[in-house]
Amino acid sequence: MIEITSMSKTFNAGTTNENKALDDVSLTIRENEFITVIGGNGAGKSTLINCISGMYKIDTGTIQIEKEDVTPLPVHKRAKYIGMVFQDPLKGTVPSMTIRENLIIAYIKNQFHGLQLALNKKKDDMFREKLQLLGLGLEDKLNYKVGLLSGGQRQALSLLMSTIHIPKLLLLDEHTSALDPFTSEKVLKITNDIVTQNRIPTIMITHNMEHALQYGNRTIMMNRGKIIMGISDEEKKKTSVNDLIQKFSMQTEENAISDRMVL
Ligand SMILES: Nc1ncnc2c1ncn2[C@@H]1O[C@H](COP(=O)(O)OP(=O)(O)OP(=O)(O)O)[C@@H](O)[C@H]1O
Repeated sequence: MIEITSMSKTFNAGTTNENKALDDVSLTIRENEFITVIGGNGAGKSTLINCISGMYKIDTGTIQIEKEDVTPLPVHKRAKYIGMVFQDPLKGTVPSMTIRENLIIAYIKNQFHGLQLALNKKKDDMFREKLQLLGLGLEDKLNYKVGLLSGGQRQALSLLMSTIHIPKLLLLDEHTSALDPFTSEKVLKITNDIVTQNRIPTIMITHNMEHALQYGNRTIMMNRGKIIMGISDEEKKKTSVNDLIQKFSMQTEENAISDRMVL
């Protein structure tokens, strides 16, 4: 279980550009929970996952992963527990290296035995087996330079690399938004298979309301650095995209009214 308690993050504190991007956010992610996150531009979605991953240092609050307080750990130490796939297909892989070399880097991450030990036939078989599950024909291309792959293939590979050792938490920041609709669907389906088969607690940010409802077993909505609404698995099944847009408009309007009252 992952427990986030009262997490806040302000950018440019004490300056005229001060911006409270996360405002006292608490969130529990249970084993097997796949949470989709929606919200308008600047709502704080990426800041939420960047704070969880350790990319941004938080001002207040705690992050516990299976009862271990990881709040003081820097990003590279948290990487032992957390897998992450970014929006940009160029970010998660090394283009000048082959698929095999990229997978080896992911495989030896946080492990003491080095490259030598990782380079053997058994590993190749394991890599091929995992690549085959993606259904993209990459299992025959271990020697291909990753820079030659399409955006969708690279995102699928990033996903595989992030989950080659099952992480305690997987963070997906709009990881299909740079892909064409067909490829995006394909990568989402692969994501769903990997996440559900391995029961990986997951947070996925998306701007696509249909995907937010279709995937995962809980949806949360963010606005102005706060989680303003949660939709359970049961509710998701009964909610349409139009319902979701309506709920979002109502909630953001309520927030705007209460902000005006405070002012
Ligand atoms: N590194 C940063 N430095 C300063 N301000 C930042 C930084 N990162 C984010 N912000 C600000 O924090 C707020 C929340 O940004 P964030 O990227 O988390 O929103 P988001 O919900 O992911 O938006 P989008 O859907 O547009 O990606 C925004 O006002 C943004 O300008």
